[in-house]
Amino acid sequence: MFMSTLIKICGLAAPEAVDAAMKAGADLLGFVFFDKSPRHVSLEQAGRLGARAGSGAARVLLTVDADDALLAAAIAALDPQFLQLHGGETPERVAAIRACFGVKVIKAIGIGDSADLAEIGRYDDVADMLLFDSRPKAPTDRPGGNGGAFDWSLLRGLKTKKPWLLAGGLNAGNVAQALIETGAPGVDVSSGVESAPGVKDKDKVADFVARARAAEIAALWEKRRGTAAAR
Ligand SMILES: O=C(O)c1ccccc1NCC(=O)[C@H](O)[C@H](O)COP(=O)(O)O
Repeated sequence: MFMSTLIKICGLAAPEAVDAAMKAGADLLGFVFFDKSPRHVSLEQAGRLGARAGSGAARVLLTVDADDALLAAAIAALDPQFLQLHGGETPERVAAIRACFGVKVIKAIGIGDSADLAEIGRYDDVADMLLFDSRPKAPTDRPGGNGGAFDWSLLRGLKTKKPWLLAGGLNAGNVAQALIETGAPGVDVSSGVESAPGVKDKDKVADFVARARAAEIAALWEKRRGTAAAR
């Protein structure tokens, strides 16, 4: 069966950005609730932007090691379909958040080298979806949205129980290759569709989604060829 690639545009912080992502046909809209990010939205903004998105795409609330009070306030403001946990949340914390708030969880896992792949097994049973992002090379107070890619070949042959999104340094110029190389079920982008940190560019958003959609067929074809060659 042909499954369409999930496309998430993250870090939407203005009405025009939401409109651009919706118009382009994104499946998931990411709103960052983390005050060290240039894409941070206030509770009030989150409510307004979420309402603007309507029901055509799923709202994703991104937080980093947020406590329950912060999560409760942000969930009440945005009413998200997914929570994206982008910090050092343990598998136990992920399970507790899921149970407490009744919202599906996407757990971000930083990938820098093959040792990081061990993290995947720790979260595969407790999260609803996984997201593989570049692990920052040096300590930073911003664990994502940094615009750098990791070595996609690390994901070759990856088997997970849950769907996953490829993130980190994607843009319209490399998303097709990324999909073909990794066979990712979905992609996530932020910096690569911006004109400045936190400012989405509607043409880049449209181009990214169009190229990702066009690559779906090519990725499917590559997969079929690989399967046929292995027979
Ligand atoms: O976007 C941020 O500023 C951010 C801050 C803290 C944690 C995560 C953050 N973004 C995470 C995302 O979902 C990004 O889309 C993902 O990391 C890819 O980002 P990019 O490499 O800029 O496309």
